[in-house]
Amino acid sequence: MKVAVLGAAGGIGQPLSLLLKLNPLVSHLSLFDIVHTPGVAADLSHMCTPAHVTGHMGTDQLEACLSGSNIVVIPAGVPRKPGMTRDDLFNTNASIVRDLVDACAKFCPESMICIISNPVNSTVPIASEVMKQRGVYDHRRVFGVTTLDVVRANTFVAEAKDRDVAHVNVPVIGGHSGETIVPLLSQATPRITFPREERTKMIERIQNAGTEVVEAKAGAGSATLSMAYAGAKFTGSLLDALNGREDVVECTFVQSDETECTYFATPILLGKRGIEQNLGIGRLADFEVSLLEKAIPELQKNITKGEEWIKSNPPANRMPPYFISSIGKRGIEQNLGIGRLADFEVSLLEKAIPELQKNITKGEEWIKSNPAGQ
Ligand SMILES: NC(=O)C1=CN([C@@H]2O[C@H](COP(=O)(O)OP(=O)(O)OC[C@H]3O[C@@H](n4cnc5c(N)ncnc54)[C@H](O)[C@@H]3O)[C@@H](O)[C@H]2O)C=CC1
Ligand SMILES: O=C([O-])CC(=O)C(=O)O
Repeated sequence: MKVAVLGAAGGIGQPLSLLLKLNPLVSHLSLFDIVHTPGVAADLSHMCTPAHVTGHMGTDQLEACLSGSNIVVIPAGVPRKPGMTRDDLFNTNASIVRDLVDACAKFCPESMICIISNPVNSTVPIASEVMKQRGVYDHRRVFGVTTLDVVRANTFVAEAKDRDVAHVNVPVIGGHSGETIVPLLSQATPRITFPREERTKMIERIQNAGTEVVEAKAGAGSATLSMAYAGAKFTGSLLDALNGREDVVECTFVQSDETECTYFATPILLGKRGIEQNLGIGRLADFEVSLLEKAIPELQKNITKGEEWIKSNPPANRMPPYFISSIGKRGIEQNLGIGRLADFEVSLLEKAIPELQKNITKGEEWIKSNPAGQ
């Protein structure tokens, strides 16, 4: 399978690409960034694992990077510095995600799209809206990667209870920032209980773990290595599911009907078409109901922010149909052209043109032999 990484030369992109190069299900690892990709690709290509590696740099190489991709993973964009929230990244990362997903809509509209770029609570709705605007949206194929929250919850709980982390699983639902991250300790397997105060501390640590890393890195970025691990874990699960495994479950932030929030992370059964089944929230303990009540309004605010932004900032060259020509005092002021078309729109156009020209010619021929005033 072909896996593309967009933002492949970055702090997450490089170790993520390294881990994907180790996955035997990857036959082609296609790396894109606006800088340094040829070097990263040359370096990784010397590893004696099956994946063929190609490097692509600059937007004119997006087509080569993306065409035929089964999965696209997007860790492109700026990371936090101490004192920033994930939402502070919105202004820079929203347009990066919009443009990269727009390229996916054009060059690999059927691929699975996995968004790592923050703020995930807003960038995932932006990705979906771009796919909708291009007419190629399928909610089963757009994922926000929240695996790191589960990875952290498993690690912290296993450490606290002296368990083998390989056998600990803590679902984490909701979104991916602060209080929108809702760890479900009551659903941990094996069953684990905490005294109330310890439980509160554990939940807060999981919710603030990203900030813990941002502060420890003291200005040099946010989690990259653990995120690469989490990103490779999620992509690996998706690869397994695409390859026919029928028992693959990951918590991931997707379009959802589980709560009032239009996107929400829950355990998802993955399959050949992407989301096979949303396994839902399950039974919550009372303290988790309160966490959820706090999470929902903030999460929906983040989602709506992304959806509103993309309405007024659509991908380049997309004119709403009523702008096909701008009408000025002299009538047509300027023909604004067709703009960039999705592949299915090119086919529509190919069908339309001969029929339309036939109708035009019919009028022109008729008036030649039936001129006015005779
Ligand atoms: N979902 C999650 O759990 C996590 C998300 N993140 C987010 O991942 C993103 C990336 O983080 P890092 O890798 O640490 O940042 P970084 O700055 O080290 O790397 C980002 C890469 O994106 C590239 N890039 C920028 N604009 C691009 C474009 N238009 N097309 C392609 N590539 C482009 C840059 O050249 C750079 O190589 C950040 O937004 C960060 O907040 C980070 C950790 C966890
Ligand atoms: O905290 C950040 O900015 C990066 C991130 O999403 C995480 O580590 O969970």
